Amino acid sequence: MELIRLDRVSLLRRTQEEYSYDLKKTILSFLEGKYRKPAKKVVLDRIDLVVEAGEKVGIIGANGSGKSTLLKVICGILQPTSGTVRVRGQIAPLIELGAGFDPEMSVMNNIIFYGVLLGFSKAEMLQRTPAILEFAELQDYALMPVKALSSGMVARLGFAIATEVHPDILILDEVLSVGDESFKNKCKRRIDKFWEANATVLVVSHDLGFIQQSCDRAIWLKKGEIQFSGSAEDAVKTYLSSLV
Ligand SMILES: Nc1ncnc2c1ncn2[C@@H]1O[C@H](COP(=O)(O)OP(=O)(O)OP(=O)(O)O)[C@@H](O)[C@H]1O
Repeated sequence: MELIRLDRVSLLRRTQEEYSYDLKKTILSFLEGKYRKPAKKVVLDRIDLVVEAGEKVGIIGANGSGKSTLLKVICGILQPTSGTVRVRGQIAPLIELGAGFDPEMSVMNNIIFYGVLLGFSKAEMLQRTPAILEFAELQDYALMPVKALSSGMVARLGFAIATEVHPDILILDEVLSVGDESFKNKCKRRIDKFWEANATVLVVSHDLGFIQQSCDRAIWLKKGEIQFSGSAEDAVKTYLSSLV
């Protein structure tokens, strides 16, 4: 069964020129008849991708090639400029862990709120809260506001929620770098369980050995374009041979 389908997805983003927008200069250039609209950068370029249930798909490529952006488009965090994205099932993004938390709200309320955003009921989230707090090792912080947690603790909480709710699709963006050594090992064991449980996983990683060992197939992104799509082994080989 097809869970994810992207048809000719492109995404343009703002450039440095646009970020350094200056009202005075813009008005002057208008008056002088020299105004031109700042160029946009193509971050994703006509991406076609289909992911079937149970597949583990790796995404590899150089820094800035569009890997995280592609995951964000699939999760609905970013809207494509053109093309269509279709996703079937509950999706748990492990991207920018904890970015959606409300810092003023308690840890417990954030767990419920985040779960509801992922599509679970409040009652279900209340039932899962103790296990989430336990995995994140934050039982003593349940009633504290999220702003009182360290950034590592926030990331642990994000990881614990997204993996405790057993999503249909798990999206991983270099998450194994979360927290301290002992927590990293715990995350790794939990991620292994998703592999054993036949979940659908999309993973971005610079760890090519991990991609080769753990994924059924992989895509190599270069400047926002799919340069190669095929077995994880071939993708890694082709990518590496382009670097020499
Ligand atoms: N908020 C933003 N505004 C404008 N451009 C952005 C923004 N976020 C990312 N970009 C640009 O989009 C491009 C792709 O970035 P992305 O984070 O998807 O790359 P990546 O392949 O995940 O890189 P890395 O391996 O370094 O994590 C880069 O050129 C980056 O500068």
